[in-house]
Amino acid sequence: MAERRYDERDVRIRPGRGSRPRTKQRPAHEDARSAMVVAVDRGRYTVLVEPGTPDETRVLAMKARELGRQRVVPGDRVDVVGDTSGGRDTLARIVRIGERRTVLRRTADDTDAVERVIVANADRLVVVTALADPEPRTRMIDRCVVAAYDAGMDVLLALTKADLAPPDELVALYAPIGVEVVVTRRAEDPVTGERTITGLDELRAALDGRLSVLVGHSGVGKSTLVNALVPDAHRATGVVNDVTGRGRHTSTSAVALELPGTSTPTWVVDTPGVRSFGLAHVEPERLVRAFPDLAAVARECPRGCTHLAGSPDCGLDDWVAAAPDDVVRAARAARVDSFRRLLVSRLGAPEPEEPTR
Ligand SMILES: Nc1nc2c(ncn2[C@@H]2O[C@H](COP(=O)(O)OP(=O)(O)OP(=O)(O)O)[C@@H](O)[C@H]2O)c(=O)[nH]1
Ligand SMILES: [Zn+2]
Repeated sequence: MAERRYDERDVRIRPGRGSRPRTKQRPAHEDARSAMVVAVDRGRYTVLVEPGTPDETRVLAMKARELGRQRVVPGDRVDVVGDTSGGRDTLARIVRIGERRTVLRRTADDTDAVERVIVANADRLVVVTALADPEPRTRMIDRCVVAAYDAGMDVLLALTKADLAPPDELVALYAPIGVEVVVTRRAEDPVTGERTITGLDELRAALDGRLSVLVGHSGVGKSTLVNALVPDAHRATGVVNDVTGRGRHTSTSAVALELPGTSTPTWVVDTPGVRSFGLAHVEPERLVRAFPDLAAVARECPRGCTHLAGSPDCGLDDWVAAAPDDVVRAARAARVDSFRRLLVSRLGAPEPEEPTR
């Protein structure tokens, strides 16, 4: 490690913990202000200083050298120093990254051999799926559920285009694993002919006070939802794209957008270009933790049990068989089947990326 010059700022006396001078690991930066990262673009970070307060300021920042190769992603809580006025041509410095509550990883792909964190501290993964045009793909939904549960997030299934097909089948498929569902549809005013999306209030309520990440395949209506929720979303993402010169369909950088008109700070992260998540690192034992009832049962399984259908003496089968009546048995069987479907989805290859338009 390179030798550093020692100065007074390196020593901090901690009251109440003895008077042993302590060489700190990180710079003190006592004047640092806390901020949330909302966008990342070629080494420039858009952060909101003191988010959700009257002093909230949008500031452009760079990463301080001492952070080295540590990545900073949207949703990260950071400390910034330097010029945090947010004025034109100012550049602040990110000096600390807060501990992350959750981390969502993008899958490794042709251009990048490693799974990278794309969003930090998100609470929910919102899987936007059209009920028709394009047809829903349950395998893709399953993989999203696995990624979210592994990341420590919960899942909201946003079913769009209910004016084209009914949601019942999908609702029934995901209810046993505790996935919340909202349904939206397009309606046309018979008098004015004006087209509106209904179900937005339910969606807003499901997002309220959270940081949510929206994913969905091209054409499912994700932009329609984002634009309805955040009317100036285009402008916000446009800023990023002016800088990169990259089109929205090829950009893979996630952008956090604040929902207007909510009582508690509410954020959605749009993930253009992100179609699948890294699951290679997901252990079955981590996934089962998202299902406390199954986790309790699986503890009795033989060592190394895969919990998949047909695995010898798997406790999940005994649990279904031991149900007190047919109704409970059916519910348990549905839950075990769903869990096993998720386990299997983790093993397969990700869905092929769609060609970018
Ligand atoms: N019938 C119907 N069509 C909808 C609905 N929501 C969106 N659409 C249409 O579906 C098409 C795709 O919507 P977008 O919002 O652009 O979809 P997207 O998921 O953002 O797709 P990309 O922009 O390609 O990433 C558009 O023609 C929309 O008008 C809906 O609820 N019902
Ligand atoms: Zn088992």
